[in-house]
Order: sequence, then C-alpha cells, then structure tokens
Amino acid sequence: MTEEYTVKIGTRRSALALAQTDLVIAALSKAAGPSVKFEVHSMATMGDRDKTTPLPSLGKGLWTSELEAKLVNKEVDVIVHSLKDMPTSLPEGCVLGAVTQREDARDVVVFPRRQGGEYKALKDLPEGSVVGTSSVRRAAQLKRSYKGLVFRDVRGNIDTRLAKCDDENGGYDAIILAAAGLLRLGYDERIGQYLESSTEGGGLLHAVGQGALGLEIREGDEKIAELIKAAVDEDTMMAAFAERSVMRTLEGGCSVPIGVETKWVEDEGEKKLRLKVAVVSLDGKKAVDGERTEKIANLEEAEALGRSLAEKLAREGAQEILDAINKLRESAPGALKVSDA
Ligand SMILES: NCc1[nH]cc(CCC(=O)O)c1CC(=O)O
Repeated sequence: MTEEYTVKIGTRRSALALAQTDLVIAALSKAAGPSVKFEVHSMATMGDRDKTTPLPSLGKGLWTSELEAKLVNKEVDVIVHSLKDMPTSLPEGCVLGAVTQREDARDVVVFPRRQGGEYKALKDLPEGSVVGTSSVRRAAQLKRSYKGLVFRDVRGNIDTRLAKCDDENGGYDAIILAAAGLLRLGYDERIGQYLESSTEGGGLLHAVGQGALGLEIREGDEKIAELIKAAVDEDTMMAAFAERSVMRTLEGGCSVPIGVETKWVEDEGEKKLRLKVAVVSLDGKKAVDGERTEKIANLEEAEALGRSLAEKLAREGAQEILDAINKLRESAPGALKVSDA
C-alpha cells in the first residue's frame, strides 16, 4: 500500500503564477500517482502589492521572501517560482531543488491593438515612440540600439500591462514582456516581435532564468526532493545554473542590466552549452559583452562556466558599470529607474 500524503505548494497569486503552479502539479501528479495530493497556497507578495514604486527600488526578494518564510516554517513544502524572480542567493535552509523545462526564454515586443498591425518590429517605430518596460535590463540594452526611442515604466501583472499598452490614453507605442508569460496565459497572438541576440536592428539578451520555473524546497527534505525530480529538465537546469552563476559572480540582483542567452549547440561534433552575457550601463552608452561555448556535464561545470565568463567581463569593465549602478542605488534609490519620460 503506497503511503498517501499531501504536498502544500506555495505560489504568488497572479494568473501567471497560478498557471505555472498548475503546470508543475500536472507534471508531479503524473509521476507520483494518486497517492500524492496537492494543496495550492497562494499569496500576494510585496512586488504584487506595491504597484507604483519602480522595481529597482524594491530590492531583492520582492517576489519571493514572504513565500520563503512560509517554506521555512513548514506552512508550505515547495514554492513554484518564475526562476528569473529568484535571487541567486537563497535564505538559510532553502534550496533550489528543481528547474523545469524552459518555455521560450526570449523577450518580445507587444504592440497596441489600435495599431492594427502597422508595426512589425521596434526598428519600425517612429522617433520619439514610447516603449514600456519596468526592467532596467530591457531598457538599458534597447537604449543601446534604439537611441530614438523613449522608455517608460509599466508596472502590474501581464493583463494589467496589456491593458495599459492598449489604452489609447496610456501613452505607450509598445511594451516589452517575456514570451513565456504570454504563451503560458494563451496570449500568443499578442506577440509582435521576438527579441534575441541576433535580432536585426538590435536585440535583447534575456533575464537570468527567464522562461524556466524554479522549485524551492527545504534543505534536507529528502521526500520532497525525490518527488520534484519528476519536474526537472536537465538541460534547462544546467543552463539556468550557468546563468545564475553569472549573476551571483557579478553580485547582481533582479534589477541590474545583466542579460544572458544560453543555447545547447553542436560544436566540433559534441553537444555544448553556448553562454552569452551582456552588462550595459543604465543609459545604454557603455556595455561589456562576452561569449563562451563549453561541454557541460553537470551543475558544477555549468556554474564554473558562468563564473569564469563573469570574472572575465568584470575585468573588462562590467564591474565598473555595476559598481556605478550600486552606488546610485545606495545614494539615490529613486534615480535607479527606467523612465526617460
Ligand atoms: N516578475 C515579472 C515576471 N516574472 C516572470 C515573468 C515571465 C515568465 C518567465 O520568465 O518565466 C514575468 C513577466 C515578464 O517578465 O514579462
């Protein structure tokens, strides 16, 4: 007789977070069978409640800390996070136990419905067009390539941001979102342009962990660690560990202009991980880029790849860029924002 037990899953309360939690429960249920039941415990986190402060001023853990408190006091057994919202250092006693198969990791451009398909790419937008994003990573990289565009904060969950984009009085000519969030909510048709390193006219390197889900558990909780193995995608987990190692080495947080792009490629007859990194100043005027492709067999090698490339970029000027941002964050927190307008 298989032991019956219930697993309490912690999650944010947004439509995207709940959709992502359903995906994880479906995967775990399929592997564990009917003896394991799942209870969803959702909550609004600081990042959900504070819809006005520019994200960079809210600091790390805005999407995760309150959920982690519930994990530590055993109110929940697993937290389902968007991996990109997880700081690279976790609270004592918490571990990243699994990374799921990645949805499309790219950023995308969403154009207002009122434009009727007039524009197909950022490069088509007229001088002075206003692009909405709350991400300094997105704004810094795009300022580098699109000097005629104006960038402005756009806060809220995905439905709220789409509504602001479509509002003819909202003042946005486009907004930037993650493909993964739109695809998981069935908004595929809102994707106007995919942005990646090779995009004509200027692209974007995505956020560390973007498109993947991270399952956070208590250290030493062997039963849950075993259960969540069913949700693990090895290739995504190694890529994500390399990306998170870049962020940890550069001591970045959720709101720093560090972009990454990982791809598993065939190189000299072997499967290798190609890692690209870009660190860009807030105004887009200074940038350090790097790329490395290596054969990776485990999480330790993945972390070593991220660390070595990050150390190289730090020496080549990335540390100065990030030090200037951290100095600004400490001296004038409100100045660390996206908006030109
Ligand atoms: N806090 C924002 C956030 N966190 C995760 C996603 C998208 C889903 C993902 O990247 O896995 C988003 C929305 C966005 O960036 O457009």
